[in-house]
Amino acid sequence: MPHPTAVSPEHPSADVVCLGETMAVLSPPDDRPLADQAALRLSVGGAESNVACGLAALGHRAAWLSRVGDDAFGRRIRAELAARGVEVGAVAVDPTQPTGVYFKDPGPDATRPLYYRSGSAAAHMGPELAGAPELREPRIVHVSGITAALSGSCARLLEEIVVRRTPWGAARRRPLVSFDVNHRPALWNGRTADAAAALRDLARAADLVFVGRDEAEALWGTAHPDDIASLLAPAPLVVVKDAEHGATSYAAGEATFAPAPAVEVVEPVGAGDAFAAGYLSGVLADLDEPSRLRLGHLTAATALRSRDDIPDLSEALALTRR
Ligand SMILES: Nc1ncnc2c1ncn2[C@@H]1O[C@H](COP(=O)(O)OP(=O)(O)OP(=O)(O)O)[C@@H](O)[C@H]1O
Ligand SMILES: O=C(O)C(=O)C[C@H](O)[C@H](O)CO
Repeated sequence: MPHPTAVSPEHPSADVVCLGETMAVLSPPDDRPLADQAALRLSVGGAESNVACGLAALGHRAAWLSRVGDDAFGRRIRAELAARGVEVGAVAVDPTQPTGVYFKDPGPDATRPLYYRSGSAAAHMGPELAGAPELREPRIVHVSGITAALSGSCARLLEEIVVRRTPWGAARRRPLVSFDVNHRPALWNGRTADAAAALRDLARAADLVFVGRDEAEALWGTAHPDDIASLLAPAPLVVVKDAEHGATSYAAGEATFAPAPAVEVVEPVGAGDAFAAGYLSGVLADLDEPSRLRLGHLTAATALRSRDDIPDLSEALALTRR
């Protein structure tokens, strides 16, 4: 498999800008329920910055655009993402609102996070952020449906970027806008019909959509990958992920399927983000569809074997260099 693109020194901007909320994550060190734990591990997680970390680990210039509180969690998040090679210089520090936090609870609820993020610094992002100079030049801007659920102002920000494309005005060179549906029911407070409409409209307006077959079924009652791709037209590139079965991409009317490798899953959180990082790395390197999907599966497998939302992708990187 060819190597990913190298950093281009003459290009002042990151290859990819990922925009969204990142939280402090408190997780039990073993499989016992949260209620039985005496001590928790502190780490960092946010769907879009997980993607940025994956891309940085794969050798790309990735920047994260967001807002954190002026608190210990905000400092930890910026320091950790920077240590992972992500550019964090444009992240705003809000002196009045806290950084969001979430807890993991092992067992049947492992994929249902306990969020403490309502009114967070990131939830106060708004449409004015669409004017950030960092958004103008990258090759890819990556966002997700999580932001649509954080607040009205965050929903308007997504609309400026994905639907109106405000950051680029009449500029000829526009980045590819990548949108991961990332339906998080806990953030929509039972408003599934609102989530279905909002996430469908954003996906239709994006250049590249990542969606899980399970979330498409929950949102739109559509389970077959072909039907999901049709529902999201005119989005020109749609990737439908189907967990252990594989993933199908739809580009210019052509479907490409790549089976997922067998993996012993330790924890599924972050697999979709790692998949997106692998696939986007393939886009930056101009790989063909089967190779993009294979790279996505490889990076997702690394995330599935890790308890952290941000996996160490050095193993996946070593495999691509063979
Ligand atoms: N059991 C599994 N075995 C092998 N690979 C898997 C498994 N589950 C997930 N994957 C990998 O992770 C990718 C993403 O998984 P999934 O289809 O669950 O997407 P998702 O629901 O959007 O993810 P997320 O919940 O992280 O947002 C898959 O395309 C595949 O590469
Ligand atoms: O759930 C969220 O909003 C997060 O961003 C936390 C996790 O890192 C993310 O869901 C993983 O995809």
